[in-house]
Amino acid sequence: MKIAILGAGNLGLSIAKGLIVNNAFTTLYLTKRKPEDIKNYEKYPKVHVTEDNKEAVDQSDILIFAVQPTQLEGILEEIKDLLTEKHVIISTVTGFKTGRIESIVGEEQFIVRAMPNTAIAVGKSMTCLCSNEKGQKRVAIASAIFNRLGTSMVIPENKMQAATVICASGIAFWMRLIRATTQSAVQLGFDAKDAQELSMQTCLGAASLLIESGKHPEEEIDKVTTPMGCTIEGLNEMEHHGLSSSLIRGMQASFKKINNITEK
Ligand SMILES: NC(=O)C1=CN([C@@H]2O[C@H](COP(=O)(O)OP(=O)(O)OC[C@H]3O[C@@H](n4cnc5c(N)ncnc54)[C@H](OP(=O)(O)O)[C@@H]3O)[C@@H](O)[C@H]2O)C=CC1
Ligand SMILES: O=C(O)[C@@H]1CCC=N1
Repeated sequence: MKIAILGAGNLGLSIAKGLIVNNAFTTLYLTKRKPEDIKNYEKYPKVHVTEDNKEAVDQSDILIFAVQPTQLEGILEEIKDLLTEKHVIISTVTGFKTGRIESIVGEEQFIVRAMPNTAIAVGKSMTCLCSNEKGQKRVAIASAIFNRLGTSMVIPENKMQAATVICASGIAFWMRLIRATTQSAVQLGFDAKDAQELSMQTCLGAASLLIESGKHPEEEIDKVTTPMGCTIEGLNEMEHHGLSSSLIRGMQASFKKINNITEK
């Protein structure tokens, strides 16, 4: 696959790292207005770094746009005359609907929206995908790319805002939980490095257990909570202080915010 990432910033470079580690391309173009920032990526075979978006589009089939929302319209205007039947547009841009992209490049283009998270850099992104009508014929290509970089799910476009909160912002929510449990482990006597290792691996184990068993979290919690034991003591104390409620309310606040800052 000939892939271009237009806007190689935080997310774009995370995607690039995932593609490079997986050797998942024939050629990979990375663009930004200040390409000198990322010239070191040219050490990888078949990776080209440039500020020339048109060259990247001309030389590629899959075009992944990872610029800021305010920058997408300009870059689409810049390259739209170069688009042909070979191109698939994949936009990671938050809140920018396929209809709005169509209004710039035309509804005959294959357009997919992808909402990955930064774990894409290590091949563990939960990525939600949706497409315009024409793009339904190419969404399998997008799934194939993002499945090599984690797991993907095709969803209706009207759920993309919710998916952004759950998965893209969600990485930050989980990081904060890891940090909090690490702080607690330090208080319980571990040095910071060991404390983080204990916290991260326990978090990974919990998710892996559910993924592999297909069980509900409460079923696994039941196995850990010895009657009158320390686990239920701690869990109930956390709930008295609003653990579940706090997470649910936080995600609702994020959802409200995303709907205020972007179109629905
Ligand atoms: N960060 C995240 O976890 C997630 C982000 N998103 C979405 O992905 C998009 C990118 O986010 P993020 O990576 O954090 O943003 P960044 O600001 O880090 O990256 C955007 C990049 O685009 C480049 N750029 C801007 N204009 C152009 C242009 N005309 N031509 C080429 N490159 C250009 C900028 O570099 P330069 O200034 O050098 O041009 C910059 O490196 C956003 O729309 C965001 O909503 C989606 C999911 C998760
Ligand atoms: O925080 C934000 O608004 C963006 C959307 C998802 C990740 N970052």
